[in-house]
Amino acid sequence: MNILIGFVSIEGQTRKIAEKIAEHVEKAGHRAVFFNVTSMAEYALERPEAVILCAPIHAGRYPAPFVDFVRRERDFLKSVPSAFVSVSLFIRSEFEEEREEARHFPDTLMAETGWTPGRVLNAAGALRYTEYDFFKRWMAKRLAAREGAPTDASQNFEFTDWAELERFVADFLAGVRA
Ligand SMILES: Cc1cc2nc3c(=O)[nH]c(=O)nc-3n(C[C@H](O)[C@H](O)[C@H](O)COP(=O)(O)O)c2cc1C
Repeated sequence: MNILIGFVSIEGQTRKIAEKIAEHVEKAGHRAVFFNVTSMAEYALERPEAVILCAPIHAGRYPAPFVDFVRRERDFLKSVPSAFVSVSLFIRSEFEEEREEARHFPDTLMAETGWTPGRVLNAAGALRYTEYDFFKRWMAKRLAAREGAPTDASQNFEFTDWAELERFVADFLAGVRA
């Protein structure tokens, strides 16, 4: 089966997540069509039979080119089994109301685009302090302090649960085959 793995990534963690998904998809014997939705290229020569999209939350929203892509491709996305991985920091917050907010980020995307993925995973992203410029580092530290994440900007921190991601992909593939 051809499976489209579409992603957008500002700082690289969602790309890493999409790459892992592609690895799992290929290991399960399918063909992963890896696609950065901001590349403006056509995403496949052959029509994908299932789709997994991944996008990060930055300043409370998904990147605009990703939302535009989903809106533009809505009819196709509705026509195949689909899954969505929402990447954020709030989902690993110490505070329940922030985790709850993160669980609702995908609802906003669905309301804005009309696409309802068959499965949704809310995955924790990363803080790559050493790669940010001054302003981003300042924003990220504020965000981290607010939700109990580490604020030592001399290091990077990865919160993604790779085992959970692998299970999510396996469940999705099992559902597609069923
Ligand atoms: C400038 C900045 C703003 C962010 N804003 C939010 C936010 O509003 N809510 C949230 O849950 N995570 C927020 N994050 C955390 C990102 O979702 C997390 O770092 C994720 O791994 C980024 O994915 P990417 O590396 O693919 O861009 C922010 C991160 C940065 C650097």
